[in-house]
Amino acid sequence: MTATEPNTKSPFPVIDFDGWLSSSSTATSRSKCAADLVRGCHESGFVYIINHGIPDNLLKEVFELSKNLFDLSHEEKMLAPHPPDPPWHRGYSSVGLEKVSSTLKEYKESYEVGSEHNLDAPPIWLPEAVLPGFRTFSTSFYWTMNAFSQQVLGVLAMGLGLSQQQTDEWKKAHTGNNNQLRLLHYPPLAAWEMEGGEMTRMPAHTDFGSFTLLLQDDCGGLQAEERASGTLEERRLSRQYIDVKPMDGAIVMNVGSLLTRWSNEYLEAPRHRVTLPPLSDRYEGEQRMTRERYSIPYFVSPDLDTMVETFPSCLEGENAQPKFEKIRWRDYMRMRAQGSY
Ligand SMILES: O=C(O)CCC(=O)C(=O)O
Ligand SMILES: [Fe+2]
Repeated sequence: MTATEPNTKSPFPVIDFDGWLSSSSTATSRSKCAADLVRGCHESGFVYIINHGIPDNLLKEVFELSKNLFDLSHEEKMLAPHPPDPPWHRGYSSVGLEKVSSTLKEYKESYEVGSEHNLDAPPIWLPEAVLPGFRTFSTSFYWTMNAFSQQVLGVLAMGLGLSQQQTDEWKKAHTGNNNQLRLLHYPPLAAWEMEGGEMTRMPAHTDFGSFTLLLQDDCGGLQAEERASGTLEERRLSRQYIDVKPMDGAIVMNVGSLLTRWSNEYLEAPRHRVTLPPLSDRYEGEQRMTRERYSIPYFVSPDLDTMVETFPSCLEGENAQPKFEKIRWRDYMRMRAQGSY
């Protein structure tokens, strides 16, 4: 990633994974990393992870690949079309196909990659000659991100007080076969179209898996809802969004709805959206065309038949009663996915 935006102070915590991953890590540095991550996710819903061990050149390469993909003609991209039925997301969705909100038009295109071992939803590939190397590289990157997400699960498990056995089971349920690598491209758009309120890059939503790891370029525009106290209704009325600014080399992580259930709401899935880039130099000409934006979310979730039930270690004090019923992830996902397409 070549983020050049000045990295002014961020309201979102920066979690240093060196204390967990480095060969000189100790029990103390690991438990500090775990406590930092869980506190950060609790307080903000979004965090930046640094020293994650994924080489910069690999991150740069995946953005280049994404650009090459979206530079193809519409006809070429449509050789791997997204299937019409929810809830599976695979292959190419052209601008306007996915509808997170029923009222806002979404100006983005995406390509979803899944695991080749997921027989419920096998990947959909372009013919090799259309973009040579795409399949091999994106598959390998998918598994690199999965290996990192296993580390994140280990850190979260420690921070949430899971026993070794619970940790092992939790990590095992996340085989990686149900993750989703999403290449996203937001083409240039006249600022007035978004300011008018009918068009957006991505409307406000929560992610519904375990958690999301996000790579973003230096354009900006991602915003997360500010954490506030009060009832749901009070918070809805005072809803404020703050920029999740690009940070060079960092992976952005956000909590997904399953983690909310596992943690008995200690970790709340934050609402977030993608809107106009914040800096005035992002606009050009009379129409104030915004720069295009590329981002790459990696959605982590367990295998479909995993039963999701609050962790006993998260049932304490005034939260001693589980706030959610035990649910099969397959059923929950179907419920949440209805209406996106
Ligand atoms: O493009 C982004 O930065 C965020 C994308 C996102 O929130 C999503 O795909 O769920
Ligand atoms: Fe999202």
